[in-house]
Amino acid sequence: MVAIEVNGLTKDYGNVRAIESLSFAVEDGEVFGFLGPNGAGKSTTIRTLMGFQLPTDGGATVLGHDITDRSAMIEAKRQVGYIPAEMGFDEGVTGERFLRYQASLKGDTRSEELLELFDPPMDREIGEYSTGNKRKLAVVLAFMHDPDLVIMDEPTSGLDPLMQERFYEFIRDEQAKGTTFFFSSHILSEVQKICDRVGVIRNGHLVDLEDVETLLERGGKRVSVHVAEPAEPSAFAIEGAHDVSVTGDEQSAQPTAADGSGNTQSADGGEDTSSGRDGTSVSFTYTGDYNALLEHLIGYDVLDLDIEDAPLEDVFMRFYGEVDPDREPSTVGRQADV
Ligand SMILES: Nc1ncnc2c1ncn2[C@@H]1O[C@H](COP(=O)(O)OP(=O)(O)OP(=O)(O)O)[C@@H](O)[C@H]1O
Repeated sequence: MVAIEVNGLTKDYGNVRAIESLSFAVEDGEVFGFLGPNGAGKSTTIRTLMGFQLPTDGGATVLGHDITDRSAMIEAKRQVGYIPAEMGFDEGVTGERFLRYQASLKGDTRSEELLELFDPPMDREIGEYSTGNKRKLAVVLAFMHDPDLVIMDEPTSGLDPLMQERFYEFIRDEQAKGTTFFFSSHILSEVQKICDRVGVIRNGHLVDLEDVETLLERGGKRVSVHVAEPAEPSAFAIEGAHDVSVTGDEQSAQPTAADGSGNTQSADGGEDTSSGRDGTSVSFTYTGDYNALLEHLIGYDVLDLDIEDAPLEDVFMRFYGEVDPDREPSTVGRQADV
């Protein structure tokens, strides 16, 4: 079954088109990250999906309920948890009182367990809460009725790193029990950690939609190599190498072997290759053929070599950083071989 189905969803604010012709589906049981820079249209999409505002064109269903149908959405929300970007609490009441009020509206089957895990200061007035504590309370409120689907708008903003990790772990546990997640973020590391699939939105258009693993595979490897010889970036302009950068003493041609053997460093990848010794450090992102890379390196006296997955940040910047904002999303999707 499909948890969320979005069909040509478009929303204008006056003459500002915030989102245009969005179409995608969130499958039952998956964690779907909705990624994009500031102003891309993430919150607009989420608010429209929650039924807080009507679409200008197109439509969507949430757990099979039409988002433009008020009574259907009231029904849907019994099974939906929601964490908004801006937490509009009644600041004059205590967390405890607010939670009881929410419980009377939508039920409460697990707040005790959630309070133990996230621990917002329930006996204090919400007006005195820090941003992080408001976020913790919002998490408790979103999950207290044990929803099937949780929609979240940048849920970890304001949480400290420890609490963020706890939240990620909690999401993984909830997913294992069958809960579906749709959430917006511009924190790529969190998307990498917890999402099965991502949709990327730019200037109101969906520019990519795929699983995180594929995105990372397409991103290639980050290669850092320290060679004894001087080298210019052009020497590493091989097919599949991107963003080549070179640092170090480009005049030096000799390795600094203590025993004169030339074998000063093992190629274990554990050393800092960027400075403080002779030779040249070259780093680049590589999406080409591995054999071609190894053949190229044979031409050098390699002192150190480190190859790891390119972080999602690099992938994101390389695939989307240079995209023309006015370009049609479908064109970008084809180019990216989706
Ligand atoms: N209530 C509104 N009235 C007019 N324009 C709006 C309104 N809400 C959003 N916009 C505009 O719609 C576009 C999309 O905004 P939206 O808040 O959906 O982006 P976002 O991706 O959530 O951004 P952020 O990451 O900064 O929260 C922006 O150009 C924004 O200025």
